[in-house]
Amino acid sequence: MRRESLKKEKWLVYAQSFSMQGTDTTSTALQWIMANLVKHPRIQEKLFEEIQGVVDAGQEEIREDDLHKMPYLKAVVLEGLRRHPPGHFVLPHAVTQDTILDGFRVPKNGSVNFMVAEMGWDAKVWEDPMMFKPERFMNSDNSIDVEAFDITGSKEIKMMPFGAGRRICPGYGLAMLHLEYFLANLIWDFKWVAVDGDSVDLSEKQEFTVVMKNPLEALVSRRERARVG
Ligand code: HEM
Repeated sequence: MRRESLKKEKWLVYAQSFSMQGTDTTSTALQWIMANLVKHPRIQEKLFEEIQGVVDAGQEEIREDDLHKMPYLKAVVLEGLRRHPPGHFVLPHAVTQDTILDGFRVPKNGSVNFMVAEMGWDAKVWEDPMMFKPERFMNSDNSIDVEAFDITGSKEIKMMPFGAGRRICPGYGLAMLHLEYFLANLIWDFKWVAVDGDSVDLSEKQEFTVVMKNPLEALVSRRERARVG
């Protein structure tokens, strides 16, 4: 690989690109997931019980090491990304030569994009696609179903919230870690309840990412856990 030193301007572009692509997308994904956990208290409790089974009651913070022992946590994050991908398209790509794609001719340099959200909502691929069901990513023995969550799309593409192939989001590992970490800690410390019965509105609005049209409102109370010491 050819090494070249990066000029200040290039570093700035990279830094800006990473912070823009990284913060909005992750916080949007987290808000959608929390909205679904408020809407579905049973799923929130199941996640809390999983965390309870892994860490001591007195432990203040869920740490990175703990996350690997929580398959349901990962399933909740994946279901959030399938049902509410922050970007409904990837960045524009282009073909380098005249190409036939599914019977359509795309001329050289023609722009190509992918309907990320529609893929995750395809009823031919996903059962009850509009329902929030983290269990779809789990095996009956409570492990994560590796076939269902090939998030990089290296074997087959059933959903691609981070894109796929050479231009896949370079931050996807960090994003998954952040989402699992924040989600686990938010549920471990607090109980989240809908303000008005079960009326969480999942309408969408297109901004830089696809956000909640009516941002989540919830009653948040500290969980009563037996504290050690
Ligand atoms: C839930 C969180 C995230 C989602 C859903 C997401 C999704 C995506 C998608 C769909 C693309 C376009 C891929 C393509 O065009 O094929 C992308 C590109 C990118 N993402 Fe992310 N991303 C997330 C978090 C992050 C984070 C945390 C970082 C950095 C720390 C990051 C940095 C980038 C960069 C720099 C690109 C442009 C890559 C290129 O031009 O080839 N993203 N992301």
